[in-house]
This record gives sequence, structure tokens and C-alpha cells, in this order.
Amino acid sequence: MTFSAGLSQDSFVSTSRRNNFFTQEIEEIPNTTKAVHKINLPLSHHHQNHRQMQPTQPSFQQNRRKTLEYNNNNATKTFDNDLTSTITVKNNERHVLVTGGAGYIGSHTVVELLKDGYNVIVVDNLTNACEESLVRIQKLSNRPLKFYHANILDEKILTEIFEKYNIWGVLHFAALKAVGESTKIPLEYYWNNVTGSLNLFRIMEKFDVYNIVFSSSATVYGDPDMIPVNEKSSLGPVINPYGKTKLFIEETLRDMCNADNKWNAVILRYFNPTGAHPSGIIGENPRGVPNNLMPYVSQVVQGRLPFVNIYGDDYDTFDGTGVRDYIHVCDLATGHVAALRKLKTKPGCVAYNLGTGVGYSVFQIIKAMSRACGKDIPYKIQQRRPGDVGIVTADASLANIELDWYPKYNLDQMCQDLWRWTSINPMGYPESIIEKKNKLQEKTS
Ligand SMILES: O=c1ccn([C@@H]2O[C@H](COP(=O)(O)OP(=O)(O)O[C@H]3O[C@H](CO)[C@@H](O)[C@H](O)[C@H]3O)[C@@H](O)[C@H]2O)c(=O)[nH]1
Repeated sequence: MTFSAGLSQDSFVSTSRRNNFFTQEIEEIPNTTKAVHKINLPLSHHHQNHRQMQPTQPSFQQNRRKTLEYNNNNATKTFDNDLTSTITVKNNERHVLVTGGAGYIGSHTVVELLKDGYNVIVVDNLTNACEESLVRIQKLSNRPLKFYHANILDEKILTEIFEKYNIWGVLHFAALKAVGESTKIPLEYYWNNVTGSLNLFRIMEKFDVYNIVFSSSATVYGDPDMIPVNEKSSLGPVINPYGKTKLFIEETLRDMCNADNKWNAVILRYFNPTGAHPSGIIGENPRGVPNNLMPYVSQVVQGRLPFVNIYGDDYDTFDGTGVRDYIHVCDLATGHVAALRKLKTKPGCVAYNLGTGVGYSVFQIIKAMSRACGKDIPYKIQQRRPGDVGIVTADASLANIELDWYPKYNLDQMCQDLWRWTSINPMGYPESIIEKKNKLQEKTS
């Protein structure tokens, strides 16, 4: 039987809103020695009369791979627009490298990094991310970034990047991330996530770059012995290969920091990221049928899926459905900026939970999404999903105290922002030339 959760309409974002604000032009520049793309960024109406954003040719010699370098010669030192307050760009020639910066959490973090004045280089192989997010990030933050379409397993390209730029630290997001998929193709997960990370760490060490922020997950706690879970809780056992890769990389970083005090690592354990940038311009772009609850619910609202499967209503929770600690992706993003600040104090290896400390059940999530979109949401109660636990919430007081980081967004805001992003971008990001080519190559190989 299918039920439906409908609540009074608190706020409604019209699905008729469409994002025609961004019109990306990508043009192949015929050049015998370089395969480059030119990106023309659209202008904010605030700036159209004052300045022109002109793409420039990449200044580096790279002729064997697809590399994009976004540039904006006329970037101003201060700016304001309707999305950000006035921001002073610091004069800091040092860069941070963001692996996986085109993905969901990475892209929102890059916006915050650019706002905070960092010079950002993104490395992303675009397997689970879209190049379009990078175009939009620059629009949002009104600052350029540099992008390498590359895999972290590629020692040669990483070496070139470290040779070329004065890199101060690395934010390491790049990873395969689907729990279910990891049980089917474990070798891919160990190869990409573990070997890729080891490759990155070795190259960092070679170039005397010892500052890293690592994207970990609450999954490292396994089935936690106490709720809310704090950083002193025991780690593992973790049953799926995805979670094992996170735990192994954490352990590697701890060993590296213990062995050599030049290394500093801030490990961030995310709870359940959701929402999207409040502008509705960047957000999560799941490929295929989403595994996670929030994007799944959102596709049900869109009519792309018929109903929400509620995996179990017999847990020992107040309404029987699973309870999780959902956190707005923009709060996670500011957590990374706080982590970089922490790295400047040379803390050794430290781990922090990033969550709100508040748990919501599956029923509460469906109701909150219903309020955000003003529609009834059909659902069906199903068997428990294998591997799920009843309740996981964070004790994030360590991050509050030591990082001076506090989440700002509540559940209704998370749902409203998610729904705004979904309404404006019903099918996610448009595919770039690179992604189309990748797909074609996958089909023909
Ligand atoms: O279609 C769905 C999907 C999920 N759920 C339930 O919703 C809750 C949240 O599930 P989901 O969104 O899949 O998140 P988690 O299973 O909590 O896993 C997330 O959070 C973990 C950290 O806690 C990360 O390690 C994972 O990568 C990330 O997917 C759970 O109670 C699920 O049983 C449903 O009822 N129906």
C-alpha cells in the first residue's frame, strides 16, 4: 500500500523556475600543440556594465591531456552581489589543491574557499561530478579557479601540478562513494580510494606539502556503541568496502602524523550531507537512481520515481523509522574552511564530527520535504535495508570548540534549498563536452 505525507504549504518554490541565467559557451581552440577549451563565463547583471570576464589561454604546456584553466583577468579585489556579502580577497599567492572539487561537497567547499580568499586548483576526473559545477562556482564567487581533468592515481599529472604551483595544503574529497556499489566492485573502491590517496600523500611528501583535510564519514564508527557518537567512540568494525577505505585512509594519516611531525591532518567525519547552495545554482547531481534518502525523496517529488521506500518502520526510534543527523552541505563547506584554519596551528592528526547533533526520522524527512515543495509525497514501508542501523547522530561539540564551527541551517532550510536546486535544475547539470566524450569512450571501449 502506498501512503502519502502531505502537510500545509509553508513555502513553495515553483517548478516553472528555470535556470537560464547561465549559458556556458565552450569552444575548442584549434591548436596543434594544445587541447584546451575556452570557457566564456556569463556576467552577473551587476557587473555587466563595468567589467568583462575574458577567458585567456592556459599558460602552461600540456598537450596530451584535457586540461582546463579558467581565468579571469579582470577579477576585482572586492566585490559584492546578491549572493555574497562584500568580500576582501586576500593577497595570498599560495594555493590549495582540492581533489574531487567538482563533486557535491567539494563544489560547495570550493565556493567557500574562493570567498575566503584561497587560490584554488581543482583536480577531478568527473566520474561522479560535472564540469558545469566549476563554471557556476566561479560565477557564484566571482573568482577564477584552475581545473585539471585528471585522476588522483595519475602520478605524472599530480607531479606537474605540484611543480607548477606553490601549494600550501590539500583538501582531499576525490573518492568513489556508494556503499552498495562498493560491495559489488570492491577492487575498484580500494584502487581508487586507497591507492589514489596513497599516491597523493606520497607526492605531497615529495614536494614538502604536509597539510591535508580529509573527507571521512560517520561510517567509520560502524554501529556506534553510544549516541550521540563522539570522536572517542571506537572505530569500526566497518562492513562495506567504501567504509573500509575511509577507515584505512584515516589510519594511514594517523600513522603518517605519528611518524613525522611535519604532517598535519584534519579528518572530517560527515554525517548525512544534504541541501544545496541557497542560490539554487549548485547542488547534488546523483547519477542514476539515488541511494540516499534526500535525493530519492526529491526525485519522487519531481515524479521521476513513484514513491519513497521507507526501509523499516520497526526500529527502536520514536516513530520506528531510521534516524540520522542531516547536515546542510554549506555548513559542511564552512567546516572545511575552519579545518584549514586549524591546520595553520600545526595540530598533528585530529578528527572532528561534522553534524548538527539533531536526529530526524525518515518520516520527519518526508514531511519536511513535503512542506518545502508544497506537495504530498507517496511512500511505502519496506523491509529494513541490509547494513542499516536505527539511529546515528553526531556529538559535534569538539568541532564547535576547537574549530569554532557551528552549523547554521535547520532541516526546513535544507529541504527548501534542496528543492530550489531541484526545481531550477530538474535534470541536474548539463553535460559538458568532456563528459559527453567520456561517455562515448566508455560505450566504444
Ligand atoms: O530510499 C531510502 C533511502 C534511505 N532510507 C533510510 O533513510 C536513512 C538515511 O539513509 P541514507 O540517506 O542512505 O544515509 P545513510 O545510510 O545514513 O548513509 C549516509 O551516511 C553515512 C554516514 O553516516 C555515510 O557513510 C554514507 O555514505 C551515506 O550514504 C536510513 O535510515 C535509511 O534506512 C530509506 O528509508 N529509504
